[in-house]
Amino acid sequence: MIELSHVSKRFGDDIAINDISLRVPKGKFCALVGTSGCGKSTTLRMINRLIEHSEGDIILDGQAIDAYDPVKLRRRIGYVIQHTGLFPHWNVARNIGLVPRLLKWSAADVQARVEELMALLGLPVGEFAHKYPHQLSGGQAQRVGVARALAADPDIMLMDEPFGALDPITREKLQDELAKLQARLHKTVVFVTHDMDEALKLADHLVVMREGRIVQQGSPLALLQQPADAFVESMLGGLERGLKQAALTRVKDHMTSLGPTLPAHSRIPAVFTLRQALSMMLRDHSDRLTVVDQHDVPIGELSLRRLIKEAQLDKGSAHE
Ligand SMILES: Nc1ncnc2c1ncn2[C@@H]1O[C@H](COP(=O)(O)OP(=O)(O)OP(=O)(O)O)[C@@H](O)[C@H]1O
Repeated sequence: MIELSHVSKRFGDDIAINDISLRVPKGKFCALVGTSGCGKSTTLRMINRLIEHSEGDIILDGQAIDAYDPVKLRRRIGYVIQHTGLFPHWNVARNIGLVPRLLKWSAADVQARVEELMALLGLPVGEFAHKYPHQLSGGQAQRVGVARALAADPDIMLMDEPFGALDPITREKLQDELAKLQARLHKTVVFVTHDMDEALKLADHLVVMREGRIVQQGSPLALLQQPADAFVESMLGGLERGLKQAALTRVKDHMTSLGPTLPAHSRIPAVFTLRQALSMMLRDHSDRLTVVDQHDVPIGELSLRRLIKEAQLDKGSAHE
């Protein structure tokens, strides 16, 4: 668990972080979002002591970070940055094995771990182990960066705009892969991004920052349902907020029981989202869908009217 309690950071007379408090339970994914210069990266770097905080407490697994040796602390925390930070004159395998080697693992253990991680990140050993960073695409290099951060199996991962420099398609693919990886590995993650859609897709806990302060934090759905002010609402996409909310809400949570009328022609699995339901209704020109379970057996229905109400698509934006 990571806990920040009334933390501030001053650079000379300037206050970059102003009294923030934040808790990331073990195994949860926290995204920090906000406009440029609001203090996201500083917050991240205070957690691994690349930057020392000025006031307040930062606690990792019950112990204040000041009590840890900074070098040892950084070795137990994975850190991924936008431009990978790979050593250009080291090949992929050597880059990934960096921290285990620093921790004095045996050569055989390092090699086994490197191969395991390359498989996990979709980098075939035969093809990539001996390549150098300049021979990789942006997406491949970023995968190597993630593999390197995971190498010593840290509980905590800090990720600073890891996909910021990638094209939209590669970026989406890596987001999906990260979501799958997280579902398997359950790391405690703090993830910095400019991209609200990326944050909504990945985070359990969303933190919106502005000028060194936290303006609002909570689950993505809670923020979409009730943004604290016009700034948070504009960060969440204003008029598109309803659609984003629909993308986080499952059909099964809003279907009604099967009515006496004949089931609707179009069927949707209960685990699909309300946004997918809306797309299906538009595609099929229908205002009603039959909801089916994993065996394609009808278990309920969803009407357009209900979908609009549940996703609050009828509310528009209070601040626009
Ligand atoms: N080493 C430093 N010395 C002085 N000021 C700094 C230093 N590092 C950051 N700052 C200032 O602290 C504030 C927060 O910067 P930070 O990099 O944390 O913002 P950010 O939200 O990550 O921005 P971006 O999204 O543009 O990367 C900025 O005003 C920045 O100029």
